[in-house]
Amino acid sequence: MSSTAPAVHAENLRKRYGDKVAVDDVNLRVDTGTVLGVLGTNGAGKTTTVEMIAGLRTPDRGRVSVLGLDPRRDRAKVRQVLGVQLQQAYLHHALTVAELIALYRSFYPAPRPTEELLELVDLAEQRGIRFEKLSGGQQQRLSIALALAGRPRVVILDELTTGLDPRARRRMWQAIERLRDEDVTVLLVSHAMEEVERLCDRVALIDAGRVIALDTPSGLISRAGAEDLDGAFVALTGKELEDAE
Ligand SMILES: Nc1ncnc2c1ncn2[C@@H]1O[C@H](COP(=O)(O)OP(=O)(O)OP(=O)(O)O)[C@@H](O)[C@H]1O
Repeated sequence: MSSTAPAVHAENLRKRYGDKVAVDDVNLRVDTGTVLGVLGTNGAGKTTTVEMIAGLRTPDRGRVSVLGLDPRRDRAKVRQVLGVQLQQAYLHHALTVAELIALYRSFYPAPRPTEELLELVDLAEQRGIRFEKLSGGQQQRLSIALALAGRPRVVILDELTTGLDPRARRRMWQAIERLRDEDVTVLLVSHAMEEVERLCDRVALIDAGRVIALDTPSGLISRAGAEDLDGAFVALTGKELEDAE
């Protein structure tokens, strides 16, 4: 891969569920080390898009490359460089936090140390607790730790902080800032404007299955003639983000 190749490249992605076109010709180019926010109302096609990028869903049309690899054809290689935290985690409910972390670490040649993972998501005190006994927020934080276990170069996080309390949310933001310092490329699906404005270098606005704008947060704000990202979102999509939640 040349140094100018994007970390993630999605070209002309399309996905239909029955009659419903969920993703309609999405193009995304994400450079290495970029934290990209993927913003859109409920049902805009964000999850379907990132699932196709992760190789978890087959596009009807189009191509995806992650660090020059095809997520479906080169599945084993992509697993070594891509970390994915999706909205629903399917984890072994009877295993403890420490056991799940040990399991995930065993998949990788040079995993992040257990203590670092526990500290990153503030779960050190819960290490002996079974997954099924964790609160929803703790389960979510664990799924983020597991996504980071293999020191991925590209990370996909879908609804990173939805449902987390303010302390846990700040903790997750610090974790993302740390990934950025390590030059990790992050795709962050979010509804939280404050989060996107604070963390993201660039933002893809997705509406009705299409990328309608891709720019820096300040670029979007000035393009829309708005005062903040919230205002830019409304001006560019004609929709209120809160309306959809
Ligand atoms: N498995 C599925 N079968 C049928 N329709 C689906 C399926 N998954 C998603 N859809 C539909 O496709 C569209 C896009 O869904 P998607 O989950 O990608 O949107 P989203 O932007 O991630 O929404 P949210 O913010 O609610 O997570 C929606 O209209 C949704 O109802």
